[in-house]
Amino acid sequence: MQVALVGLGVMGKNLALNLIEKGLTLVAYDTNPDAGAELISQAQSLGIAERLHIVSDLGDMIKRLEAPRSILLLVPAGELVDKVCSDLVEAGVEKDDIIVDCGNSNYKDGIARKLKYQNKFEFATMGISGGAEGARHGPAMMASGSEGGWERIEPWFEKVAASYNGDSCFARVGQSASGHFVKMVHNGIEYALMQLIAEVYQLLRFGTKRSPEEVAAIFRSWSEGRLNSYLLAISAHILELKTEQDEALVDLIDNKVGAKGTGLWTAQNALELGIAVPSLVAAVQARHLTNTIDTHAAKEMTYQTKETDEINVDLDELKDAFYLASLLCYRQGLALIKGASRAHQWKVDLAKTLQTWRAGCIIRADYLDDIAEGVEFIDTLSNETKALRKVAGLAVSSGLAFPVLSATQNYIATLSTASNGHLVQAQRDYFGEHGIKTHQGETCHLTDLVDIDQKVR
Ligand SMILES: NC(=O)C1=CN([C@@H]2O[C@H](COP(=O)(O)OP(=O)(O)OC[C@H]3O[C@@H](n4cnc5c(N)ncnc54)[C@H](OP(=O)(O)O)[C@@H]3O)[C@@H](O)[C@H]2O)C=CC1
Ligand SMILES: O=C(CO)[C@H](O)[C@H](O)COP(=O)(O)O
Repeated sequence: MQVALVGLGVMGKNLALNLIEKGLTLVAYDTNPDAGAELISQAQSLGIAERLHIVSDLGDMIKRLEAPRSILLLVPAGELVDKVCSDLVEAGVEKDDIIVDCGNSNYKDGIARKLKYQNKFEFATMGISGGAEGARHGPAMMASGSEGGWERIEPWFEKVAASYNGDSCFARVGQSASGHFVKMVHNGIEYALMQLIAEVYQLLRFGTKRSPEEVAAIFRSWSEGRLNSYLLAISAHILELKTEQDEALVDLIDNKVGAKGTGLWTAQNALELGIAVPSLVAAVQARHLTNTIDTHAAKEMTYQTKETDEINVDLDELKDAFYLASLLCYRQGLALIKGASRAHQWKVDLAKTLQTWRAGCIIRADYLDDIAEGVEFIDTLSNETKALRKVAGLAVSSGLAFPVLSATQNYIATLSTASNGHLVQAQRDYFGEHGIKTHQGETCHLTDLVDIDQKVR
């Protein structure tokens, strides 16, 4: 089986080696000739170069491939994807060929491109996660899109993807561009988990005055139990790293955090769909807050540094709180996927989605089985629920910032304790006559229920 790959950067070159190793013949192209030369030399040192053909233009790529062709794109998301698609059309791509956009593209672009290219070739979408290591040895692959072309390449991707207990972490999760939506939400969860781990580190380091090494040891011990996850493991490793001068590596790194957009899109889509994902939104804004100094509103957003208080935290309670908060970040993401799937009629399969996250991806974690158990399982976690309340309260009392931890406690509390929505309903009707709904389901106005002599002016 032959496939072609356009874009040999961090993801492309590693996926290329993975594809060839699994037995595919690869025709690869990058605008940068050095990228092709580097790939050839890596393939040679692995003894697999006979199945790799680097081409210097897309016309040559098309000629080398037997029709119907399968072409993967791993170029930066945005206009470049359209540029490569148009170049491929010019180079001779045909109607039965499939082009799979494997980058972190916006799913809305994917939907538009499916329409735009429908008479030229099959446009399909697939989100890939796992960074360089995942691409090289087995990523998570969240695919979607057209039926015809996929049938040719699907059996190969099942081998190329990571596997968990013998099951592949490749899946066509749903229709249209839902693979990119699922990958986007994967990244939204990724942002929240990264920030949550950073907050637990913050609490231990600055709230309880532990060294980065001591925090790493706590993370390592947690990783030996049900909390084992890729992001916790890399965080422990990062916190252990020291310079030649015996300084913690993290102390050399600036606090401003960048982002490429998938977290922001997750938040935007959740707000547009009316699906609450406060932990995911808080993580995006936590990154924004690290960059306030570079914003136009910098002066209005810059305050003097304040002292914070030392706190005593029970490590078992912190562990339980962190476990529950992590589960809730995934549950929010899954609720968003489910809501979007219903709104767009994508028929996204949540079980398949979770299967793609079992291994290879950045948010893989041993507790995915617990997440799959759903809200009913979370409701049984009474010790963890108490621990999350207590730890969130303690954390806030230190004076330090815990946006995701607090948002997550507020999320579960909002959904599982007495609501205050009745007063907000009343306020809306009081000033704007927007109507209220009573416990009996009746829609009316405040004045239908009580006499109001004179309203506040
Ligand atoms: N890095 C990661 O961990 C992950 C990235 N992704 C997504 O995968 C995609 C690729 O990411 P990544 O590999 O990191 O990006 P890189 O920037 O490392 O690689 C992109 C490659 O595409 C090449 N390129 C640019 N324009 C063209 C063109 N017109 N034709 C052919 N090749 C071109 C670039 O060449 P040049 O350098 O000369 O511009 C570069 O080699 C992105 O959408 C990204 O968001 C998804 C999951 C994880
Ligand atoms: O998709 C990824 C991992 O799953 C990429 O690493 C992505 O770039 C991470 O997002 P950001 O750059 O916004 O932090």
